[in-house]
Amino acid sequence: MSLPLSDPQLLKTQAFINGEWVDADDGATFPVRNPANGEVIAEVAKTGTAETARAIAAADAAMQDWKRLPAKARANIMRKWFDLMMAHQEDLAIIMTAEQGKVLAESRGEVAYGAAFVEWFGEEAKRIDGDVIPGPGPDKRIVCIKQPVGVVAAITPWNFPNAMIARKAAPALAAGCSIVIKPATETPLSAFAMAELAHRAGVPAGVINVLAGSSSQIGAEMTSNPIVRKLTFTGSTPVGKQLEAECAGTMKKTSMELGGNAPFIVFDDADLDAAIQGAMISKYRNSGQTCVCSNRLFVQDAVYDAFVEKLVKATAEFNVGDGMQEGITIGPLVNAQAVNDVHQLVEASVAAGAKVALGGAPHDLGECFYQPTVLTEVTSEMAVFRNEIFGPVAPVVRFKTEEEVIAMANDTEFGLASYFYTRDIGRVWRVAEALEYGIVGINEGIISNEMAPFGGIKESGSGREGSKYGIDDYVEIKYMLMGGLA
Ligand SMILES: NC(=O)c1ccc[n+]([C@@H]2O[C@H](COP(=O)([O-])OP(=O)(O)OC[C@H]3O[C@@H](n4cnc5c(N)ncnc54)[C@H](O)[C@@H]3O)[C@@H](O)[C@H]2O)c1
Ligand SMILES: O=C[C@H](O)CS(=O)(=O)O
Repeated sequence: MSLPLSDPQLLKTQAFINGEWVDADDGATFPVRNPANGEVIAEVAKTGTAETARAIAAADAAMQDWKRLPAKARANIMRKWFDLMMAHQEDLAIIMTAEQGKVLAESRGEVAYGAAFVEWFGEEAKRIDGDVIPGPGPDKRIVCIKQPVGVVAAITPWNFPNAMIARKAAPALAAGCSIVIKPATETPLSAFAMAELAHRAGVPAGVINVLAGSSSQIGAEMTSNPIVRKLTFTGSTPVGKQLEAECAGTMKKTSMELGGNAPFIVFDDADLDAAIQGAMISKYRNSGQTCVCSNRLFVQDAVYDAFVEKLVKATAEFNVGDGMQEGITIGPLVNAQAVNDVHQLVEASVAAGAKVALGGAPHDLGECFYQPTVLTEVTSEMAVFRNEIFGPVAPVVRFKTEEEVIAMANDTEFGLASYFYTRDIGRVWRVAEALEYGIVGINEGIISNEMAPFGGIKESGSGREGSKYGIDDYVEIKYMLMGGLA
């Protein structure tokens, strides 16, 4: 399958190690398929342990000069990378839609979102300051400095194949680190294209390395190799727990951006039309395959029927199809297994008493498509309440009081994103402070940007990506105490 790229050189299928595009040592490859039609887009180098070890060694060598570059020099190179990503936004978006399935407009948006982290952290590079602290005696002074943590390993998911990489590589490079990236097997092409543009921007060989293939082999080398000083992971909570445990062997610094189970609460004083607008974007973005998707919609009794009627009407307006085609407003899921997983949750919940107000079954467009679905009369024991759905399914739960809905919203092991709609300022503060989540959207369904500290609590992970706080995960603080100064 050929893609309509203005710059075909952006479609890379080999591993990027030490500034070179290379095949797997044994020549093995794996197919990357378009979820909209099952066509093979490319055969990609299937790398493993040995290639990963070489990439880590190259990153270690390259970091010695990269960290000594003045911050402004690193910032200038990162600015060029940002400029190239935006200049090639359309090609990067086409590659993303082809391998991941999201509609082209969303892919364009993700490229800009990812590039924004490169821009932001290129600027932050120049603001990694230290402290001078009064010494414990007249002849003593203390100075704190921040130094790059070391070689970074990054493992990223398929649902945001550009932005989840930029959200890690940007602060790493800004801090003076080098990085070895393993993108998801389903979506490696976006990562390779980003590496090509970084190379063109002047990022030195070995500073960024990207390889795909055997997740277990690559991951095991990343978590066990002592040269790697930090692992940053975005993906499911079960895999995050495994990687965290593996990193303990060499006490690596870790950042974990994991699963979610976001509540979306509509109080009876809310602007219902605004709440519907927020629900539609926070629920159905990327066909419901985001970690911050509304996973449980809680609606207060007095407005329940009106909200459900509006939600069903808006959901029925989706035009399901190949995200590359004009006019399509929701695409396929990433693969057939994802459709099966979603349908199992729906079937189990209906068997437990949930009502199908719309959809409720796989779509006849193909094995990767699922009907946009609204379930009502959902309760807290049901599968769609307890599990991250990761598909276009909106479970609606009825509630009576503020206390009741806060208890239900917090009744999960996850703590990433949450949302609520009200126009009562007292309730805004009470509910925002009571919700056990890292992120709270108030009268807003889109909460992610490069200026905010994105991250979760509980089993949604640790660390923050973006904002002035985002650099902290990529530096070590050292203090020097000088004596004999009297
Ligand atoms: N918190 C966030 O910012 C965020 C963002 C996106 C996705 N997610 C979460 O990610 C999940 C969906 O993405 P996914 O299906 O790609 O998750 P996943 O955990 O299955 O895979 C994520 C990455 O880990 C790799 N991987 C899997 N097993 C591995 C192993 N044993 N060793 C090394 N690497 C391994 C995969 O190849 C992929 O690159 C959802 O739970 C979603 O909530 C979280
Ligand atoms: O899927 C998780 C992403 O972090 C979602 S967002 O694009 O950052 O909101």
